[in-house]
Amino acid sequence: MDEKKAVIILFGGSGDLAKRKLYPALFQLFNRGELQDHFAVIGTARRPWSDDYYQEIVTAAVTNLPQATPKKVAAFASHFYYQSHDVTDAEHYVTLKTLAQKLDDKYGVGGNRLYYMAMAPNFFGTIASHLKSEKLLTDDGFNRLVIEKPFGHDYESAKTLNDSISATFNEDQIYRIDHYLGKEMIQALLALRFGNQFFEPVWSNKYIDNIQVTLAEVVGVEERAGYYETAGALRDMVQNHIMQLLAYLTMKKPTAFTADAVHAAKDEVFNALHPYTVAEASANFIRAQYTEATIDGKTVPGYRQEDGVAPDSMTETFVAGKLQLDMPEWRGVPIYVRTGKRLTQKSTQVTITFKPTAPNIFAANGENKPNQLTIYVEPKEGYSLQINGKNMGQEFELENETLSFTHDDKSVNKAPEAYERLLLDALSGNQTNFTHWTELAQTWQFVDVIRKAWDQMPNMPTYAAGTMGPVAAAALLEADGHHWVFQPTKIELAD
Ligand SMILES: NC(=O)C1=CN([C@@H]2O[C@H](COP(=O)(O)OP(=O)(O)OC[C@H]3O[C@@H](n4cnc5c(N)ncnc54)[C@H](OP(=O)(O)O)[C@@H]3O)[C@@H](O)[C@H]2O)C=CC1
Ligand SMILES: O=C1O[C@H](COP(=O)(O)O)[C@@H](O)[C@H](O)[C@H]1O
Repeated sequence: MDEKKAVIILFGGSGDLAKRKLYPALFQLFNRGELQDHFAVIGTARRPWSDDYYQEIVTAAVTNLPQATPKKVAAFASHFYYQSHDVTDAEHYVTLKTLAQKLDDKYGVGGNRLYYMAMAPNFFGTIASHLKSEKLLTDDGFNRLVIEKPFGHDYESAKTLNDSISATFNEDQIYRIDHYLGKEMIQALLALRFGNQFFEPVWSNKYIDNIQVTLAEVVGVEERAGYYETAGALRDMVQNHIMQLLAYLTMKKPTAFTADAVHAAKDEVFNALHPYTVAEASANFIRAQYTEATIDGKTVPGYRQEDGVAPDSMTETFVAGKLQLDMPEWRGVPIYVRTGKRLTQKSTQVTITFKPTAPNIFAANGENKPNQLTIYVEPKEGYSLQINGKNMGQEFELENETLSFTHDDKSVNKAPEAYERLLLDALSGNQTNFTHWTELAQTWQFVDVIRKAWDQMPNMPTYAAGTMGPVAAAALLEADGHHWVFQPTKIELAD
């Protein structure tokens, strides 16, 4: 295995994302030998930490991982250095540049730099411009920028941000994170769709009746009200994760399994997103906010009662909507999506409902149900396919049967976590699982119209915590003669 060589400069080294996701992901890469001797991480933030203290923070973040022996953790943590740094202060970049060069020499990384922006997005542009003005980019080796979400707040702000980072980095140096693209079962969609003779030919409006995507969460806003109040479910989950999932579900087979070809196939989908007028957006997208509920004797606060949330907040915690694609292959197939916090169960899943076989001469007795393929992304990871079989017995009666496959816990635990996969991709120069500007431009423009429609509505509909959203979410499908296939009843409680 070729070990990856780089000085990784992490802006936001003391932050929540770094501790919960990035240090564990880097440790797994170290454990797998993807990172060995030729790497160093410079964590930056304003607080005045020492290297020793920073290494303690990193150690604490990885020490409970299954493969973490004290020896391995100590070897890993020894590659971490801390630089107190205010991203708005140009002089601090001079110190940072000197440290990066020193570590480059010490670890022999050949000029490779990975700049990871794990900070509030309002700083992304400032950091990129200082990296240029203070000449941190190296002449030898690669210079790659990994940028966290949210990428903008709407199309205009996303464009401004993109213009500012593009003044320093070319598109082929920019790695915009959408962690859903790093998930195993999202990757598996490509294998399923394009690796099976019996799915590829039926994957269009000729055979598919409707598509449903659910990204349901049990947790509430947690400690992120400051961010969430400015975002809401539409910007937090639909513009990015749901749109990326939609592209993988509907894009044509890429001409090759390369970043360029996959992005071209995705672009075609986003270009075909049927644009809504404001009035159409109000009819096709609904929002709501969770209210207090008592579940198993435990009272769950409503969104407006959460810490950091305005008592009259108009931020939606639930979205359901219908999308359509203006592509010959998908015309007439509604794509229903929904996502929300404090729903009944944590589950990310997709159901493809096929058109029923008609007429079915064998269905005189029993119901001729449509075939349904469900892809379970999380927490269960697998597939199920509903088929019509024959009931056992003398009579000829149709029976709905399920073919199913679930990855076992051992395989799931062994698989790389999303950030682990994406960090390795960025270190390897593989942009396939990152988003391109063109995709973001299209998806923001689509979402902005929905936002505009909602901003004109004075009322915020509600749903009780622990349910699957407001009645209007069901009504959206009922109007088309459909219903949500995934209707969990057993309520999970967040910790
Ligand atoms: N946390 C999560 O689960 C997720 C986060 N993200 C994204 O990741 C990014 C980071 O989020 P998160 O880790 O939660 O944020 P935090 O608020 O936990 O961390 C922010 C970091 O920025 C540093 N910082 C703030 N101001 C400055 C400054 N002027 N100069 C230098 N450093 C500064 C802080 O340290 P100090 O105060 O010492 O300067 C801290 O290290 C955001 O874009 C977020 O949207 C995305 C998905 C999930
Ligand atoms: O990006 C985000 O995703 C998480 C949900 O991610 P998952 O991997 O747990 O499905 C969501 O909680 C968060 O609000 C959002 O910013």
